[in-house]
Amino acid sequence: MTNLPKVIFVLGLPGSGKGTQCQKIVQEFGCVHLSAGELLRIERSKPGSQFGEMIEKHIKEGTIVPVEVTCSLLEQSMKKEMEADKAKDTFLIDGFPRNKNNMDGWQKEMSHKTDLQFVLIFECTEKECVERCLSRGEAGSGRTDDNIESLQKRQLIRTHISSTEPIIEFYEAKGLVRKVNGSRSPDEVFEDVRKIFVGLKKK
Ligand SMILES: Nc1ncnc2c1ncn2[C@@H]1O[C@H](COP(=O)(O)OP(=O)(O)OP(=O)(O)O)[C@@H](O)[C@H]1O
Ligand SMILES: Nc1ccn([C@H]2C[C@H](O)[C@@H](COP(=O)(O)O)O2)c(=O)n1
Ligand SMILES: [Mg+2]
Repeated sequence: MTNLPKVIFVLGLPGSGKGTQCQKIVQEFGCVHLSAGELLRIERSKPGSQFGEMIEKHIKEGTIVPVEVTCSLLEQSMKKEMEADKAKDTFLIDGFPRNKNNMDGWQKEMSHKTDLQFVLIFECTEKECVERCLSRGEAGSGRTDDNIESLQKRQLIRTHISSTEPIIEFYEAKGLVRKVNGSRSPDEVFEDVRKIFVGLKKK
């Protein structure tokens, strides 16, 4: 039994449905959803942020922001949520860790302050993910990376695979990976997600 906040990392290609499924998990299981990308977009838009320009550059070029910034945004958000409501002790950390720098930074700063439950991975074909990101852009997401130029120019998908795959292997060796087929309707995907969360036992 530990009183440390519980953490679930949520990974998958851009457009694989991480945000969509996290919303459903929040509704049914009351976890807190923290998207690393969303926190970075918010920080980028803050007037006078010392990191705004650097974050924008990384988002535009499809590279990953140094972990010190992302990890600190995640920790601040977790603290804020727990201060507002002590019952909020389970965090879905979406889009993190994305590379070795993310993982090493988390291990150093946060692993002893949190209790990692498992790593949830949405598997979806590259073609489907690209189509979904494009549709999301057409539907008015406002994201500067939801267009074919960004997806192709930045080789977003390929970069993602090469940098995240070793992270997945690391957690797989620890028996912490839970993979879900994300190439179905959101409700069908959630049927499988639900089974994993129902099995989330208190330690
Ligand atoms: N199972 C699904 N079937 C069809 N469309 C989906 C499904 N899940 C999500 N979508 C749609 O695909 C788009 C991308 O989904 P979402 O934002 O959840 O992905 P994501 O993994 O969070 O992407 P990113 O990493 O870019 O933030 C959204 O427009 C969403 O409505
Ligand atoms: N761990 C992370 C997560 C995200 N980013 C940056 C770079 C991504 O292209 C962008 C959007 O992320 P998404 O919302 O698609 O998960 O945010 C990062 O640098 N580090
Ligand atoms: Mg998302």
